[in-house]
Amino acid sequence: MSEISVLGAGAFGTALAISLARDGRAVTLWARDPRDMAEARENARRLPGFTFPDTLTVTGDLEAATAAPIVLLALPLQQTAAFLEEHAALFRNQVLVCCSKGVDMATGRGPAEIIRETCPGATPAVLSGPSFAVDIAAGLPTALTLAADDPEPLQHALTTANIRLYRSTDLIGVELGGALKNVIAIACGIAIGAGLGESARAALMTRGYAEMNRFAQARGAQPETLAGLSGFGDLALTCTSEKSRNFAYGLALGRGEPGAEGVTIEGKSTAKAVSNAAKQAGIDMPIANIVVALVSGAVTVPQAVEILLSRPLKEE
Ligand SMILES: NC(=O)C1=CN([C@@H]2O[C@H](COP(=O)(O)OP(=O)(O)OC[C@H]3O[C@@H](n4cnc5c(N)ncnc54)[C@H](O)[C@@H]3O)[C@@H](O)[C@H]2O)C=CC1
Ligand SMILES: O=C(CO)COP(=O)(O)O
Repeated sequence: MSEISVLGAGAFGTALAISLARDGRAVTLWARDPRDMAEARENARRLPGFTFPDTLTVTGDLEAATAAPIVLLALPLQQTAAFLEEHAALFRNQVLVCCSKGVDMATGRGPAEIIRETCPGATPAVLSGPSFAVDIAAGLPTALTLAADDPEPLQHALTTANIRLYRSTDLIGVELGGALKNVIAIACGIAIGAGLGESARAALMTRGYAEMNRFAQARGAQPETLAGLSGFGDLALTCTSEKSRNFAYGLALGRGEPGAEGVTIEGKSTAKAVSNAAKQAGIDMPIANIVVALVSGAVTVPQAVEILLSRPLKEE
């Protein structure tokens, strides 16, 4: 039995499994259809070009994978609640580390609440911060935040040669930083794609950061957490790199092109979830609201600019 399993063999789950196994740990990577990966020792579909270390086992047997005491969840966030509900009997007492970034559109819940409600015997944890899957798989260095009620043992268990982990007990702050930055990254992509310029992007990042803080603090997050790797750190990465799928999607929208098909773009559903929740709670989220309107086609880019610039003038 592996000490660590990763559920979901997308780009990120595969990259984390590779990084953990490269250090010599026995790691199990669970996928719905593991056959090609097990034979090729590579995830040719989602993360081509990175050979699996010998200590990485690929399986389609969920019962065997969930026998590990530490289980990383790396499915798209919108699939996570249904997945845990369906297989709740298998999640009795493990530490469940959610590596997805988003807010559930149907219920407004983040990963920690989803885990607590669907798998009451399990211990929730959240891993988030600046980390493109290809960078992790290539062994390039980064630093991430790991949040749990008692994060220290887990911090040691999951630190790897190229992933330095900082610990936190602010689960809500860590998960919301990672979820909300995707919404701002879409807005920044649209601004660059539409030719609005780098000054507009910097303004969106800064006001977006203020908006992230307002929403997260209303849910009990600490402002220091938002200033850390999972908030500011990931915002900086995602809003400035075309490697980000959220940024690249915004870039296409801004250019008037369709976004890529079959790609996980968490910010689209998260924007809807947080925009709805913020309206109900009376929290001002102008950028999230405008991203929802732009994604649905309800407004054009020039209309969006007009709406944002004509808001009442206020203190910073
Ligand atoms: N790709 C990246 O660089 C990073 C991704 N993340 C986060 O990781 C999460 C997953 O993203 P990626 O791995 O990039 O996505 P991906 O699009 O590469 O892969 C998603 C995977 O989930 C699987 N999947 C979907 N629904 C499933 C279900 N019901 N049961 C089992 N498997 C299912 C798909 O078959 C696919 O293999 C997202 O929340 C993303 O924000 C976080 C940091 C970096
Ligand atoms: O979260 C990420 C980097 O930290 C990946 O961002 P994208 O999902 O936009 O590719």
